[in-house]
Amino acid sequence: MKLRLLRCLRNPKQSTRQKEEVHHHMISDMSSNFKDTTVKILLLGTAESGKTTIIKQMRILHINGFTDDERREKIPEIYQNIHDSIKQLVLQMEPLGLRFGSVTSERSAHYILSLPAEAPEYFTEEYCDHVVTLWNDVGIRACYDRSNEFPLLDSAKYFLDNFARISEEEYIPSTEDILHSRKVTTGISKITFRVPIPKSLGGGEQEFRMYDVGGQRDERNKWIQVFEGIQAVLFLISCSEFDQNLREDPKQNRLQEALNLFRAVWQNRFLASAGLIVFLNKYDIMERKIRAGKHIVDYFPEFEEFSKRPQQQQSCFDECDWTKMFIKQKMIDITHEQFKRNSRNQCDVTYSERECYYHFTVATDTRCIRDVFSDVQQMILSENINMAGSSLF
Ligand SMILES: Nc1nc2c(ncn2[C@@H]2O[C@H](COP(=O)(O)OP(=O)(O)OP(=O)(O)O)[C@@H](O)[C@H]2O)c(=O)[nH]1
Ligand SMILES: [Mg+2]
Repeated sequence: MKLRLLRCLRNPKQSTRQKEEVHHHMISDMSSNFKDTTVKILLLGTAESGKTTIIKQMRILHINGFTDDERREKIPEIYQNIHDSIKQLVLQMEPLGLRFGSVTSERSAHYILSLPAEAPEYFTEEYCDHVVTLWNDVGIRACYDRSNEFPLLDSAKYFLDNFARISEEEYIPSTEDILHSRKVTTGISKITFRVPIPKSLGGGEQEFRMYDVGGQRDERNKWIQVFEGIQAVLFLISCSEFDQNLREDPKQNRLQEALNLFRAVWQNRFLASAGLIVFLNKYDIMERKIRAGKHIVDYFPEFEEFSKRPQQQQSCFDECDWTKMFIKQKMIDITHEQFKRNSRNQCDVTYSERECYYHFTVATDTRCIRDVFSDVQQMILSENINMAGSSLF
């Protein structure tokens, strides 16, 4: 049985009895030969779009989460996230023309800047006092409000708000802390897990293998190593990035980079038979930004025209909805573009019948990912059964 996902290949002439036969064939095939039916999913997207966070969620949802030892192993990463965040905020004060609210904060800033880039192994009382002073400083808060102008970890506020708990001696990272922690991915890693198949689809279990890659520009040449045998690409794009530029290239808008990358993935000939599912991620941060007075139109002027489209008005209630729809529409438009042959990795075809599926997600929210992934699973499993059907008749 060859698995090819998400292509609409249902046989309209198939009778109910035939469908049942196919269904049973598929189930016995699945249980008799697990290895052949492992569904391989590849996570793609620019840096910080949330790929590794999705892998962590799969672990929480399908492999019993993290043991106490594994949680303790995350402490250095979380300490580093805090250290990087506070250091970066202090460093950006001067270039942004901001002033500290007090002399005490200025002294704390000197202390933090005198430390090496690597986070301390233990947070001393002195270190903790300086971090708390700085995070409570009006100047630092003003700097944080302008953090779209320089690279800052998305979880900076989460960790600094939770600093008192994290700096305790007996600290063990919670699941939420692990989901918010950030370590750049280099190379390729994978996770394998089994999920129950719903009774309506025959019951039993299905094995999934998910591949995680690094999203920074210099990591992307490694992606091709895992294109072989991939049944579905899960492309993550961060909705909140519209007002930020790349770490790797400070002149390039992050959302624009993500859209360009999406085009390259959509048109890539090695992925032409894989299904494509898009997670429009970090919409929690996007909503926070818009409520704080940021507008996508300042970065994508075509938004103004888009928001006047009459057909959109029923489904869009406020600027957050419009912004979400605008980004989604940009992706839909890309899937309808004529292919311009400018790369040897591009498909030969100029028109593709492939469908692309979109979900708005918050990768740090386990409930959200559980619900979305359950939809994705169902779709993949039922498409597998349909494909088995079309190859039999
Ligand atoms: N608030 C919020 N934070 C998120 C969301 N998704 C991811 N993050 C955070 O964003 C940061 C980057 O996420 P990662 O999963 O490491 O991103 P990545 O795509 O693996 O990045 P690379 O490994 O560089 O390619 C982490 O600190 C996550 O906790 C989200 O939907 N909302
Ligand atoms: Mg990663």
